[in-house]
Amino acid sequence: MASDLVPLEQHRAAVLAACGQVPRRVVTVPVLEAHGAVLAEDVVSAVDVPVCANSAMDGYAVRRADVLGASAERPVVLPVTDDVPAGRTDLVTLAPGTAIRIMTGAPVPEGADAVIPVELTDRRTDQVRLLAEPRPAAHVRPAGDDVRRGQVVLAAGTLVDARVLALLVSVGRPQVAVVAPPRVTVLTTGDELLEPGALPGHGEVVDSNGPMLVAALREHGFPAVRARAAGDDEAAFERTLTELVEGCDVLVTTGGVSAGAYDVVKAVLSRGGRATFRGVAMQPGKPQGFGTLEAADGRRVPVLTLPGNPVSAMVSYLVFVLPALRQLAAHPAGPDAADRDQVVAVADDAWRAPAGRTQLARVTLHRGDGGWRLRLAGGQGSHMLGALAAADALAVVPAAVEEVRPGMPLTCLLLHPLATHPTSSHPAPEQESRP
Ligand SMILES: Nc1nc2c(c(=O)[nH]1)N[C@H]1C(S)=C(S)[C@@H](COP(=O)(O)OP(=O)(O)OC[C@H]3O[C@@H](n4cnc5c(N)ncnc54)[C@H](O)[C@@H]3O)O[C@H]1N2
Ligand code: MOO
Repeated sequence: MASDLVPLEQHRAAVLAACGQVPRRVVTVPVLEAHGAVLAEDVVSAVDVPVCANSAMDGYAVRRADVLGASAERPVVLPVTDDVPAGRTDLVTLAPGTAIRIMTGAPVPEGADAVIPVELTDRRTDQVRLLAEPRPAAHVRPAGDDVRRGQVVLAAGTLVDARVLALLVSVGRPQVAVVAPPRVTVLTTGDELLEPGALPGHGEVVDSNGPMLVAALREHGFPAVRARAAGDDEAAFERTLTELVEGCDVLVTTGGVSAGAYDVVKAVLSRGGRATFRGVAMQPGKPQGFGTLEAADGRRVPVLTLPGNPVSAMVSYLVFVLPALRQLAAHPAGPDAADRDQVVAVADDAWRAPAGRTQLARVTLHRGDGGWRLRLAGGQGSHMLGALAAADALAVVPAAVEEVRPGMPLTCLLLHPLATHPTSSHPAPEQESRP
């Protein structure tokens, strides 16, 4: 290994240690805004859920004793005295020897102890023929069946995903305390960059890193915005930094960190030792930097400086930025990628890997007899977004491996959830143009 390069794991540990010194913030937010954040309190239910016994079926609420022995041959006929749709909130009582029509989710009337589904009746609303005897408590969901009042339904440290959000809302929580997810600003640099949507001319490049990283951050549940440096002028860049740290908790930059004459990020942040720049033994993603900036109120804002090559930027995001953010957000999976973010796959292809550097190779995945198999997704140049978009995962080739051979198992960091696996299985859509 080239001796001046720092191993990937060592750099990641240094980034995590630096970010670990920034205190986490706890904020109380309206419940819907908790999505994607980690709970900072145990949540105790103030109510039973369901709050009262309700029906699991559309049908008729009855006293079971009134319907004993009912069958298709010997139906029991009862007068229908009321109609209870879901959403009716007044107290309804069932008199002996009567039935009340009821809908799924509606409160079971006082005095009723079973519901007969509509399919086992003649569906009439004046008097109803009941064609079967219900089991005791048939189709009645008791109060507190799901959640009991006073029960801890969610523990501090739980990630609020779609299911957890549903539970929070169902127990009537208006707001909840969460670890504030770090707000990230993505700052792209380079005089050559055009705004997304522009057609590049000679010497021009469209800013794809900004949209890519903001989208990736949002996919991972972090609020993110994009910013563009005014140019490669150092004084202007310093002013941009001063402005941006006021509105974010983490700053991520791309570009301007290698050996060029105009590498403004490295030049400006090296001053006063605000950031450390080093070569990391990985491919792509060699030039890296990290440090801390201070906001006007004394807040410390971690800054992670990624290389400008688009694939290098994405790889660096996955192996350094995402773990750091998960740590700052107290993500229960911890800073390292959760198991669901990676699979082990066996190589179908052979290729040479760079000596002494961990390679993160763009690969496609498919199911083989023994589990996941992988193939190279295309050209592996750091500028080649085509192979990145075509890939399902980054296969991690350890620094000591110089040649990947068919049959070799490799850990693969997933680039999208396999459940939605879009790259290889979807047919091309019909052409459609929009104005
Ligand atoms: N003499 C050396 N040259 C380079 C070295 C080196 O060690 N010695 N390292 C190379 C490696 S590896 C990488 S990676 C790049 C990193 O360069 P920078 O981080 O300084 O990035 P830039 O020079 O600004 O840009 C590199 C490349 O990426 C394109 N780019 C930049 N920003 C964006 C963006 N927002 N969207 C799309 N594309 C972007 C830019 O146009 C360049 O093509 O340095 C190598 N050079
Ligand atoms: O290591 Mo630089 O990140 O591609 O090509």
